[in-house]
Amino acid sequence: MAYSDLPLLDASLVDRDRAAFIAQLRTLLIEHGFLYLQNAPVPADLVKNMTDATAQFFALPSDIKEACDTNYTAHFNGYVRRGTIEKPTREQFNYGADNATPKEGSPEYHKLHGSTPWPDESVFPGGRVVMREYYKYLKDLSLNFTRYVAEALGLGAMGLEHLFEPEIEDRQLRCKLLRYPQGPPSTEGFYPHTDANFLTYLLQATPEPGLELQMPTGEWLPATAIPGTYIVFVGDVLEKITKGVVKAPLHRVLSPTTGTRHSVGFFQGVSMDTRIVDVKLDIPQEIIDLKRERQLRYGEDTAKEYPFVPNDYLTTGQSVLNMKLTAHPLVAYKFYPKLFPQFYPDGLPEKYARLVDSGPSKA
Ligand SMILES: O=C(O)CCC(=O)C(=O)O
Ligand SMILES: [Fe+2]
Repeated sequence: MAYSDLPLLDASLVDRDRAAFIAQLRTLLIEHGFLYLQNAPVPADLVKNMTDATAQFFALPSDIKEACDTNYTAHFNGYVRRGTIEKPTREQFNYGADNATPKEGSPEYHKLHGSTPWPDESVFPGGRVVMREYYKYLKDLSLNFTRYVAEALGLGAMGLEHLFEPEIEDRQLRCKLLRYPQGPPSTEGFYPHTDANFLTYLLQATPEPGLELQMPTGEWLPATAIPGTYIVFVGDVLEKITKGVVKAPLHRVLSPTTGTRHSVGFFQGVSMDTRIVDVKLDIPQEIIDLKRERQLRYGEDTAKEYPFVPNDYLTTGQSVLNMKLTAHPLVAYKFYPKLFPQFYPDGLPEKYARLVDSGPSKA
């Protein structure tokens, strides 16, 4: 894809010509399922500070990062070392809303909404403040963008609001800092996948290449880091509830062959209590027709019906928790004892057993 063909959307157009902005968004979502968002209302100096804070976090000594290990809390926030989840080479740090507390007496999966083990201010001065500020701006961006997407789908600006927690502080929003170290050519930094959530807003914080998207032809094309932009990805949930009007693009990350690559993902999910089978959207026929035009143009299967699969009958909270428990045996063992035997009928895998008593145990 040449630079001139990039699916680029100018966020500032919405204030000048909302109809034109929505029309462009509709085309990009339906045609590509991703876009580069330019001029998003996030201050440039905040993005710079966030980029610096990301590098500073990963440069902390291992023992400090490991004190924030995701295995020490029930909420899947915190530090994830290299090679722990399905062997990607990347390191990560995940954080969610401040003061997130699971509701009393609610289903186990509500524990997904909980606190973050932050590095202490004395070792990471100012870092947390910057990361919180970035979260606040991305949260607002995601709230507005959801309304634009609803309009682009012909549902009216508020046409998707019922999918989300009514209280903004309860929404399923996660920020993920990522570090991909240098590797030999073709080293997989993160395997090919579609994002499982609703929408993702990705900041490529360093110029090092690595992110690639699969085109309808099957070809992998690099998604160059363009300063001042976010890549917005449609996720599986949005694809499913629109029955393929918009599609979640397959993407992967190759490790850089020189330098280190940093990125910051902001992941927006629907309410933990939403079930895909219950979502009914009244997308106008003229928009469904655009899907058919795309399918014909790209040789997609026009008969694809999106039948419900077993996960679609679960709440999204339950299906996210199932995925996380599979990836994090120690967290399952320590914090989800009722669910643990279901996932690990033979007990805790040996390599985790010796870690059971390590680290602070703050639930
Ligand atoms: O780091 C990137 O550029 C992409 C990361 C990604 O696709 C993901 O974490 O889902
Ligand atoms: Fe992704």
